Amino acid sequence: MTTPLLSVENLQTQFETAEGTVRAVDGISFDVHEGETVGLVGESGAGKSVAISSVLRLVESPGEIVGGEIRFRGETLLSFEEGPNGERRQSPESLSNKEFRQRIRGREIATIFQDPMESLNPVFTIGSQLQEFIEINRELPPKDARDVAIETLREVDIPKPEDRFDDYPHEFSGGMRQRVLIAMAIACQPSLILADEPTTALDVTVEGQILNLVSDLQEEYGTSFVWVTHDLAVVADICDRVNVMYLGQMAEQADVHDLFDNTKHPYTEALLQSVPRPDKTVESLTPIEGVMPEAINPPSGCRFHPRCPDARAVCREVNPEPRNVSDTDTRHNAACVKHDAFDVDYEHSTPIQSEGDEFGEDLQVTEGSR
Ligand SMILES: Nc1ncnc2c1ncn2[C@@H]1O[C@H](COP(=O)(O)OP(=O)(O)OP(=O)(O)O)[C@@H](O)[C@H]1O
Ligand code: NI
Repeated sequence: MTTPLLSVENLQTQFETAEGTVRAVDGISFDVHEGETVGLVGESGAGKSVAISSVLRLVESPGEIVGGEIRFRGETLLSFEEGPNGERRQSPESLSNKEFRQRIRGREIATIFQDPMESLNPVFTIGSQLQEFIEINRELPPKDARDVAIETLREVDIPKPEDRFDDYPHEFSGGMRQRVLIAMAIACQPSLILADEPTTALDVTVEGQILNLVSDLQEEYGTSFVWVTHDLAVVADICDRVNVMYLGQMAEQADVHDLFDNTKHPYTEALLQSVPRPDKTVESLTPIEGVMPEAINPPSGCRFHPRCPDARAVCREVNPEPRNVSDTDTRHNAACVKHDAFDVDYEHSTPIQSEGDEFGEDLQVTEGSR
């Protein structure tokens, strides 16, 4: 196996709030290989954006990365060690924020956010913003940066880029603005682009065009992507591999086909049942029962157990790490103790009623052992 382009191990990012500590990302691991598009999916609040911001070192106070390791092409970007008083602190191999900004962010690892109006400054023209970004990150003189900017706008299919160069963001449609952000992301020919729901706000047709554009660019440059979305149709369309997050942790990680056709985690199953698929009528869609609990006070054991149709007593006790549960050569990780890879005697554990069951909360505790 070749060294992954990006490797994230046991990443932990938390927010100290008045109500307590929010463990938004609570020990997730994932890899991205060269040329791959990796999906990061899960319901709102799962920790997808915090995970992306952590890799980019854009987590803002009161948020803080408190543990884990991030490597890029084998180089340690961030890791932790134990200090003299047993405290956890950043290890000396970690890149300083300054180095990270100068060498990695924008150049090697770029990003596309959901809302172009937040990423683009309304008082400057599209062209001047792109040009400035290129001047700074590629250290080009203004004239050359301008040429590259126009070329890049052409590459993301902005018609007549020389003419549109002097337009302001409000003169562009939502789809066009998103193309500008993509132009900014690819302007330094990064090897990895982290995209946080970049097409969610767009209508379906425009979204389709943007996804096609991204596939074309990927073919041309071999860029790797991490694509954050809660839309499984988009995942099916563009991802090679998928990571499913639930309440700050990884539930399932698999090749896109295995994830859809050989689902191993009840949460993923529930996600798949709750979205329209061509082979299902709308009537047969089942929403996921229960609300996602707060990251501030997650359920004991497996975090999904209160909503899980397969939950048994043991699921209240054990919070499983994802393990390989594949029946083929291809790795397929699931964090669910119903699989044999977990030796916790799930078989003999008493089923518990999930919130979604017919009689709801009244009958929730049905353990036979009492
Ligand atoms: N600045 C903050 N202060 C406190 N908690 C935060 C902060 N930012 C995020 N969180 C919490 O971290 C958790 C993960 O949030 P995150 O935005 O990563 O979710 P997400 O999976 O990206 O959801 P969405 O699909 O809605 O974008 C949530 O519980 C959220 O409330
Ligand atoms: Ni998000």
